[in-house]
Amino acid sequence: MPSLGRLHLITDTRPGCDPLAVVRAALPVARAELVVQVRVTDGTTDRQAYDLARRVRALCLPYRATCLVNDRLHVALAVDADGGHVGADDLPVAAARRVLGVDAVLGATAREPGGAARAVAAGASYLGVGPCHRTTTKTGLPDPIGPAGVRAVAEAVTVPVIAIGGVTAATVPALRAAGAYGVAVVGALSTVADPGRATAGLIAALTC
Ligand SMILES: Cc1ncc(COP(=O)(O)OP(=O)(O)O)c(N)n1
Ligand SMILES: Cc1nc(C(=O)O)sc1CCOP(=O)(O)O
Ligand SMILES: [Mg+2]
Repeated sequence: MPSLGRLHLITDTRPGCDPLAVVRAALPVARAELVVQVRVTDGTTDRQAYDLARRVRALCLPYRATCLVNDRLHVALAVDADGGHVGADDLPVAAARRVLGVDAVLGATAREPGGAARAVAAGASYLGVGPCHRTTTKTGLPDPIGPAGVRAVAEAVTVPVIAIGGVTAATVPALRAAGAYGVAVVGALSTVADPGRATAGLIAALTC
C-alpha cells in the first residue's frame, strides 16, 4: 500500500469550478504529499465521473501522488486508482474492502470513536474525521466536532486520521496537535485565486 499523503484535495465539481485546474496547480507543490480524492456531485453520470477520474489519475502518476475515488468504487477500479473513500450512505467498509482488494487505500468517514474503531476493524486504512469546523461546501452535516472531537477519534485508532470540514491553513496546527495525520479540503483550494500558493500554505502548516 502506498504511504498516505497528508494533504487531501477533494475535487469540487459544482458549476463554475475547474477541478482539473486546481489539481494541476496543487500537484507540483505538494507532489507525493497530495492525495486527490475524485468526488462528483450526485447528478454526475458514471461516464463523466470516469472521465474526470481517468484524467486525475494520469496527472497524479508522475508525482507519485495518490488518487482516490469517492463513493463510486467501480470507477476507482476502472481507472486503476489507488483506492476509494466511503461513508454512511455508501458500501459498508468491509464490502468496500472486498471490492477494492487488500492492497488498496480505503478511507472511511468516522465522527466518533466507536464508529472509528468499527471502520478500522472492517478494513479502513485511514479515517476522514469531521466536520471539524463549519463548512459551506456540504449540507446536512452534524455540528462541528472541533479539535477535541478529532482527538477523541485519534486516541481510539492507530490508522491515519484525516481532519475534514472547514479546514484552512490557520486551523491546521490545532488539528495536528489533536492527533490528525493530515487534512482534507475542498474550499481552501477550489475557491481561492491562487491554488498553488494555497497548497504551499497548507503543506507548510502540515509539515512544520
Ligand atoms: C477524507 C474524507 N472524509 C470524509 C468524507 C465524507 O465522505 P461521506 O461521508 O461518504 O460523504 P460524501 O463525501 O460522499 O458526500 C470524504 N469524502 N473524505
Ligand atoms: C465532503 C465533506 N465531508 C465532510 C464530512 O464531515 O463528512 S465535510 C466535507 C466538505 C469539506 O469541504 P470544505 O473543505 O470546503 O469545508
Ligand atoms: Mg460518500
